[in-house]
Amino acid sequence: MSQKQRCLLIVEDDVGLQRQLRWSFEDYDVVMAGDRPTALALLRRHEPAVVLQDLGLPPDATGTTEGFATIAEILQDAPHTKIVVVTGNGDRDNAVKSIGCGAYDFCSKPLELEVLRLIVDRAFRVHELEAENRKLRSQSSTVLEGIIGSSEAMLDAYRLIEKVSPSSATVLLLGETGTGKEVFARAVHRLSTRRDGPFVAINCAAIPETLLEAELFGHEKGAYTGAHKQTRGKIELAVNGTLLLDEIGDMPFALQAKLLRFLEERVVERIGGRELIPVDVRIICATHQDLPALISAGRFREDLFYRVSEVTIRLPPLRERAGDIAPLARHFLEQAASRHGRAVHGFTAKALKAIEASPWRGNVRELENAVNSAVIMADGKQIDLEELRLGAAGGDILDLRQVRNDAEKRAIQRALTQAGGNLSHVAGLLGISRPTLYDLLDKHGLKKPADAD
Ligand SMILES: Nc1ncnc2c1ncn2[C@@H]1O[C@H](COP(=O)(O)OP(=O)(O)OP(=O)(O)O)[C@@H](O)[C@H]1O
Repeated sequence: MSQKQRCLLIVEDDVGLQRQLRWSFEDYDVVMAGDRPTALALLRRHEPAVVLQDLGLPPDATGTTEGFATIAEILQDAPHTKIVVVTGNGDRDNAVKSIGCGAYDFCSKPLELEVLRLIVDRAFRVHELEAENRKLRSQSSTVLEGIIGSSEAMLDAYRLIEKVSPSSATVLLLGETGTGKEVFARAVHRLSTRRDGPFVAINCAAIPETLLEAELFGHEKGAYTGAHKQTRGKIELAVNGTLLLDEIGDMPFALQAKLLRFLEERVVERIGGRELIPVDVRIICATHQDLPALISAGRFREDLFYRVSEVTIRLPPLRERAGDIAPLARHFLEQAASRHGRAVHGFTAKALKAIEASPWRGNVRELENAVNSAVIMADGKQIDLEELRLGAAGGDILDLRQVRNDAEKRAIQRALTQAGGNLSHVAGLLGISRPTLYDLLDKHGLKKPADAD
């Protein structure tokens, strides 16, 4: 963590509490303010990653107006700051309102310093991950623009595509429907030396078997009934660029042999043609299917599998990168609001909670569609739970055990993301012991973080 990232601004007017907090966070670089003007001056000078702020500040020390005004000004000046709000005893309404205003988390008085410590540590970790994500994006200029996600899984995927893109290796993108395989395929193209060439995509599942060969390899005039003129196939159209073979698992078995030949010899022969045309094309394949299972079932050629999977990138389903759900939802909200010219600025706390808890079986695409329609339907400035129609979008699951199981797994994944892999913190966040956490990680087949403390 850099020096700037270790800075914690505490905004608290009670001198006794100031002393206690300074002592509790002595391993951070603490700067202390007792009111809004001082807080803003220190914010500009030190650019703290995290602000721990009391809601009752002078001149309204018994109310909350000054506290909310401070949150608003901090976020206006430094929108990436994580604000942890300290609220009065049992004051849930103001806690929820703070989150709605953009605060990161809250803690109620009387302060349990251990809990507060966990929340603040986690805020620093999230801030650090987001900063790393922003850095990766700016390094790759506009290439990763529009790709949202700072979960470990996404950062791994960014690192991998940055490494493989400049080579000409064939990339296999695996992931459920809507996880962003095409988005990543385009990013690989933009990061490669072929970026000025064409990016061509073909969905092998969407084209009837009889037409797929001609679509891919092209045909000569008169090659078959209806072939009125010579037509180049998608492979030729992608020359000097990149060809995405989407849903490669659905490619007809007979055609797989021809594709393999092309991959080995890098020449195409149009249907009805006699000429072998050399082509320079980078191939990316994508599928939601389990290719080894298709191989066992005799539906996919093993030799083709090895040929297309020189580098494999797995995009995890959205339910396994819970920390990405809220940023994605906000991103789609901003996009949809500007596209439809609607003054919708955010989600109510209830709506956001439901979004994070939803299973999103259609992954990012389903989330995008749900937010898009909610923006159109929204009556107020914030999207409320009813406008999201999550039941309809997510498909109700009535099997209680599955619901519990899914919720348990999602909570653990969220805690893993938030605690940055520190297992003591993960256990603390979940309110369980470390041995129980180990059992649960095994039960759900979750990887233990490499940097386990
Ligand atoms: N990380 C992301 N950030 C922003 N938008 C994303 C991200 N991932 C996916 N999307 C959006 O979600 C939608 C689905 O993505 P995409 O088409 O790439 O998924 P896919 O895995 O190729 O789906 P399918 O298997 O159904 O073809 C697109 O509108 C895409 O822009």
